[in-house]
Amino acid sequence: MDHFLYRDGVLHAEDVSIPEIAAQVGTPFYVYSAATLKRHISLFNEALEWADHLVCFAVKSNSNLAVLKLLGDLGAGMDVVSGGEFHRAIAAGVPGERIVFSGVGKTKDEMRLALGHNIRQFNLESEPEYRALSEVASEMGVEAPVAVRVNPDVDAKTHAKISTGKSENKFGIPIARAREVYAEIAKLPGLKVVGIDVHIGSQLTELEPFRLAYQKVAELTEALREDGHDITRLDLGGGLGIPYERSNDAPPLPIEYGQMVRETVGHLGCEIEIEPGRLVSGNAGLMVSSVIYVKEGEGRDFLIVDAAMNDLVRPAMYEAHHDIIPVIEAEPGVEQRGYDIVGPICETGDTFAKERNMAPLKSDDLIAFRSAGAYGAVMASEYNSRPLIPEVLVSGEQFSVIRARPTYEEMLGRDTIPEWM
Ligand SMILES: Cc1ncc(COP(=O)(O)O)c(C=O)c1O
Ligand SMILES: N[C@@H](CCCC[NH3+])C(=O)O
Repeated sequence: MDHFLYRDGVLHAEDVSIPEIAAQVGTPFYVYSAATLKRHISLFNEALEWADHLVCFAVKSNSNLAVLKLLGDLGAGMDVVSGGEFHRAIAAGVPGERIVFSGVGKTKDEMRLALGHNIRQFNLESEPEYRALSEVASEMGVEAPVAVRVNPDVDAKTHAKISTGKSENKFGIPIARAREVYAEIAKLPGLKVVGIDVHIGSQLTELEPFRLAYQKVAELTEALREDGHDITRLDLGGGLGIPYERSNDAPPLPIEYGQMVRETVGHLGCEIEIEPGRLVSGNAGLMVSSVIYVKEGEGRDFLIVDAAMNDLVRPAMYEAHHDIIPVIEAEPGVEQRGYDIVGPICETGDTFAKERNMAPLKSDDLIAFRSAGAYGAVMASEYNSRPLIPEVLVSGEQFSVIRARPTYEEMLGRDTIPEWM
């Protein structure tokens, strides 16, 4: 459930009408609902109520400072994958003790940064990486809390570009080698084993792949404990999918996921960490755009809108579906037309949807892309020198711009023409 509903025929974000925001900030823009974000964090907290747990929001899905602060103030931890995300989590007021650092290529500078803030845990992904961390922590005279990300060789049954738990993927250490690796880590100075980490992919729409992976992690926990390691924490990653198409069957709910976690690893008495991104932020956001032109094509009409693939790249990159709805609700019974919905960028891939049925639209009409709160703004670029679009946060009747649209002067001001030219 989200908080974007029609009221008197006009789409609202909580109690604020979308046209009101559009009038103030101009289109296109992203808008997030504070109530939806809060609700999603509490769904996960309820699902894991039976365990000592920490929900670490995957900052990569939405890294706006105001969003991070809102979630951090609710007690959420953060899962970061770069120095930049780490700085954002700290700037949003989240203490290092609630931050986990994931990713296959952490640099020594990033390790120093995180160790300087008493990071909760590094999720390590390779031999050279844990040797580097051992060196950095020893130089700093501290102990780095670590988990090894194991690759369970499980098919997540999701899009190939976002599946991470098969042996051919670049992620983690093969689970069959984990005992050997933990034995080596235990001998290295500056590292303290706290747990095991696993993350098999994103936008999973079934529980079975998770179940298979977590069963393997449970077996490994017992084996590592026999080997004398103190495994007190399991980081089970993120990846639970969201219903991008309202008409399709919904993916499992957090409560069902929590029950499956209990069944697979509950008996081990470990603290449970999870790293959801999409399920927390995805349906908490819309991207709003206006129609520039309706162009009649051969056998189809094009809806040329002012948002483009640089603002929301998921359809171009993964053939992803986003529901697209009119901001002014269509009159009941009105005959729909099939539109190709495209942006102004000079690439055929700048297409959001093909033959999408909508009530007839005209220039200046507003449309909204649903499920755009995750992997939307964070993946945007300035391709075609288009300014990054603003982000707005709504809470009840209030709304604020939480990232402003840069002016053309600001964009130009970042480049330098050398004096010798
Ligand atoms: C290590 C890690 N944790 C968490 C996530 C968040 O995934 P999702 O947004 O699908 O919940 C990802 C992305 O797939 C990831 O790579
Ligand atoms: N960017 C991807 C998700 C990647 C998840 C990365 N861990 C998407 O939009 O679906």
